[in-house]
Order: sequence, then structure tokens, then C-alpha cells
Amino acid sequence: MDRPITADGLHSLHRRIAIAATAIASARHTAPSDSDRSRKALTTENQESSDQRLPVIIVGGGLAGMATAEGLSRLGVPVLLLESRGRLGGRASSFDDPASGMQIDNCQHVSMGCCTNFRNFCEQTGIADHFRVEKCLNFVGPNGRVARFKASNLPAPFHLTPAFLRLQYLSFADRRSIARGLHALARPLGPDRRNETLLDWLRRHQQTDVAIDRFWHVVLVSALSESLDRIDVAYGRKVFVDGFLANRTGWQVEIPTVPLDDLYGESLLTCFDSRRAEIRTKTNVTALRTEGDRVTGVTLRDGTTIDASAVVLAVPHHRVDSLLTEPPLAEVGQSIQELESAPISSVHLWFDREITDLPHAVLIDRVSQWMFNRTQIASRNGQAAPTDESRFYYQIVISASRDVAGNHDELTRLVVEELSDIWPQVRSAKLLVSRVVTERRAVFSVTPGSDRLRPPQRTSVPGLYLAGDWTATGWPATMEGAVRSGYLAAEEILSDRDESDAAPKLLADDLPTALLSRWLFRLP
Ligand SMILES: Cc1cc2nc3c(=O)[nH]c(=O)nc-3n(C[C@H](O)[C@H](O)[C@H](O)COP(=O)(O)OP(=O)(O)OC[C@H]3O[C@@H](n4cnc5c(N)ncnc54)[C@H](O)[C@@H]3O)c2cc1C
Repeated sequence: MDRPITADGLHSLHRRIAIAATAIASARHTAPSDSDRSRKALTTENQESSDQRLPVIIVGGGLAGMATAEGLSRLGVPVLLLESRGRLGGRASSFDDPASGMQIDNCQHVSMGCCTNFRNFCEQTGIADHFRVEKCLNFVGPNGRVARFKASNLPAPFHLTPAFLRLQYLSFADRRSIARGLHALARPLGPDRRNETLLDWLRRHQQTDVAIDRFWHVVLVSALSESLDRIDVAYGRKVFVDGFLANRTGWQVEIPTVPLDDLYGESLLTCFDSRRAEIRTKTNVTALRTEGDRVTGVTLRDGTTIDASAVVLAVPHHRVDSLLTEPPLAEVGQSIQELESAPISSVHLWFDREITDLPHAVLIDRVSQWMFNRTQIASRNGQAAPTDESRFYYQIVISASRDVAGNHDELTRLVVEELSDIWPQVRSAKLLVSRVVTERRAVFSVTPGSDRLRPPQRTSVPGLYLAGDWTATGWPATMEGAVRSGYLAAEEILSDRDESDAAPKLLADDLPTALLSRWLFRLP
């Protein structure tokens, strides 16, 4: 007998059609292997007691949590995102600074051309227009001369070779050692790299001191937010392969033109609202609820309990153990506690005049690593400048800042001194306001062996999934890594909800690897 179609039924039908359509479109649509089938059987058994009309609860509204919500709600899965703070964005957010009277970012965040999932997330949520793409990087040498670093017409991996040869602060011997080092680093790593730091690897590969200080340090410390003596070789390799060698555009830098709170503000909320994804800020989750061995919901600080079909824990790595206390949850969080953290500092300066019209600069042989001219960046693209015409706002970023972040006044003095060495007009300019922000646990530290501590998004506990830049993505702690983790967690949930064997794909493809790069470096 025909049954009437209810609103719930229609919603569920839409969801199934959407899931099926994505699965058909998916390039990963391959026949399931035996191990896939047995995992599926186990998972379906695990999921049987969950009510799929209940929302998937996502704990944490950083990029990982937001990407999980975006991926699931795109396919019609009901989601409820709970964020303890008053705003979304997590570690990529802004705050009201009383000294300047402005809303400023905790630190300038940039993305790169190779960050395909972050870009996809921005496109899906309608915020992709709020970036400017830098196709020319300004390297300021120790003598203050600016080298404009941009791609030639040569194919990858040689597209940046002419720009590299123009870096006058590297001698012929330095350049030759770097070229050899890059060639060795790009090829698949042997087992001897285990527990070797990048600094040891560079020394073993006869890199000159100048090459280490003015090239490897400059690129890697800001990309990985860690010092060379603490970086796992595999992460260093990833930066160069994905960013500089595999594709012509992977290295381009993408800078938000608006404060991070605006970026992850209204447009995102409107997008989630249109998909009926519920976002609750100022909502602190204090515990996960379990029934038997399965996670069934969460408890909030005020004692309220909420049931869920699944829970995604998308909090920073150092907050995980406070939510995974009792067995069997405690086992999930064990290895995560061994991950270490690295600090990043940003020095915000407002001058009474323009000190340079460069939109950004990479500073060589300085404590200051990157300069962002926020007045310029915000006023290009036709958007309102973040400050009035009598104030010019610059931000200096120092990654892995543990040696200099102790005394903020001293750091400000040092940075201003360095800027005046490069741009003498700083000496006659008046510093109106300054502010230093140090995030001591900015990112997890990519120390040798840290990859083994990063858990996958699917846990051994039914109903519990993990997301966060610290989960196993192969990426360092970045917005891209966080978004990837969110999409991976969502894919696992979709796979568990869908009775068919084809799991919908949310993860975007990487940039294609150029033929010559594949051949030269044996890249896939
Ligand atoms: C200073 C600094 C500079 C950086 N620069 C860059 C850059 O230039 N480019 C780049 O790609 N990346 C950069 N990063 C890294 C990037 O910000 C992070 O990798 C990314 O934002 C992490 O996202 P996430 O969602 O994994 O974690 P988070 O952003 O930490 O999000 C976790 C969320 O969980 C919430 N939460 C925690 N506990 C609870 C609870 N009990 N209940 C509810 N909610 C809870 C937190 O409030 C937070 O909002 C930088 C980071 C910092 C700190």
C-alpha cells in the first residue's frame, strides 16, 4: 500500500539523492575490497543503535569543525555545531584591541595555492572572494634590496628557477648546494630519515650555513611554524614538493583582505543557516555521553544533555584529554597528549605615515620574518581600509618565536629597529600604537616522529570521530590541514550512514603534478 510522504521522509529522500549523486560523481568510486567490506560490516553493526534523525554533533567551531559541518550539511545530514567561544574560527580569529580601537587578527593567516581543500571550503561557503592572490613575493635581502620572486614561463619544477637565481644574497656556492638539496629532498625519503631533524638532514646534505639561514630557514620556519632543529624531514619535503616543485601555482600566497572574524562571520553563518545546519556559540561541552561502548551525545557546562547520531571532537589537541577521560574514550586520546606545541608571535604596529607601499615582504636575516601591510591589503580589492588615513597598520609575524616572545616591549623595539634598517622613513615616523600577540600553543609541533602520534578521524569507539589540524592528514598545522581533517571525518560519517559501498567524496583533489616533476623526482 502507498504511504503518504511526510516532510521528514522528503528530507531523508533528498539527502539520499544528494549522497547518491555525490557518490556517482566521485572519482574515488572504486569497487570495494574485501577489507572495505568487512570494515563496512563492522561499522554498520556499530551504527545500528544510532538514530540517524538525530544530528551529528560537532564540538569546536574552528576550521576543522566548520569543514565537517560544511561537508555534512552539503549532503543534507543534520548537524549541530557547538563552540565554546562567542565566534567561529578557533585559532584563526580576531579580537577587539582596546589600544588601537580596532578588531585585529590574533595573527595574519595566509593560505597557498596548494591548499585545495581550504579553497574548496571557501568556495562552498561563499567567502572565496575575500582573498588576494600574491603571484609575486617580495624578498628583502640583508642589505634592504627587494628581490621580486615570481614564476617564469618554464614548466614546473623549473618555473621558479630564474627567480631563485635572482636572489642576490645567495652566492653561487649557496645556490648550487640548495639546488642539490632540493633534488635530494624531493625524491622519496628512505627509512634513514626516521627521527632525523631537518637541520641534521641539511647538514648531511652539505648545505652551506648561508643556504640554511637565508633559504631553508626562511621558507620552512614560516611554513611549518617550527625551528629547523625540531622539524621532521618529511614535513620539510612536503612544503617544497607541494608548494614549489609539483605544480606552477602551489607556491602562490593567498591573503585574506578582511579580518578573520569577518571572513568566518556573517557569510558563513548565512550559508549554514540556508542548509539548516545549527551553530551554537558560547556553548561549552564538558563531557561526551556514552551508552555501553558507544558515544551517544554530549553534556554541556550547564548540565544540559543533547543526543547525537555521532559526535565529532574538533577541539585543539591539548583540549582532547579533558573530554576523553573515562575508558573506553581515554584510550583514543592517549597518543595525542605526546604532541608538543610551537608558538607564533605577531607584532602589530600603527605608524602616522606609510613606511612602505609593498603589500608584504619576506625579511632575510632578521628576527622579523614576514611583514604584512594591512592598510594596503585591505584597501586593494576596493574594500574599506581597516584604519583611517592618519594611521598605517603593519603586522610582523614571527613563527617558532620561543626565543624572542618572552619580553613584548623588547620584541617591539627590536622589530621597529629592523624595519628602520630596511625602510629609513621608519625613523622619522611616529609609532602611534603597538601590540604584540603571542600564541604559545599556536600549532602542534612537527617534531620527528610526530606523525605517528596523529590519530585517524575514525576512532575505535562507535559514534566518536575526531577532526582537527592535529589528526592524521599528512599536513602540518594549517587551515588546509584543519579543513582536510573535517572533510575526512565527514566522509567517515557518511560512509557509516550509507548502506551502499560507495562513500561520497568530500576531499578536493590536490593540484596535478607536472609531468617533468613526476619524472625527475619520482612523484606520484
Ligand atoms: C598565531 C597563529 C598563526 C597561524 N598562521 C597560520 C597561517 O598563516 N596559515 C595557516 O594555514 N594556518 C595558520 N595557523 C594555524 C591554523 O590557525 C590552525 O591550524 C587551524 O585554525 C586549526 O583549526 P582547528 O579547527 O583544527 O582548531 P581550532 O582553530 O583550535 O578550533 C577548535 C575550536 O574548539 C573550540 N573548543 C575547545 N574546547 C571546546 C569545548 N569543550 N566545547 C566547545 N568548543 C570547544 C575552541 O574554542 C576552538 O574554536 C596559525 C595559528 C596560529 C595560532
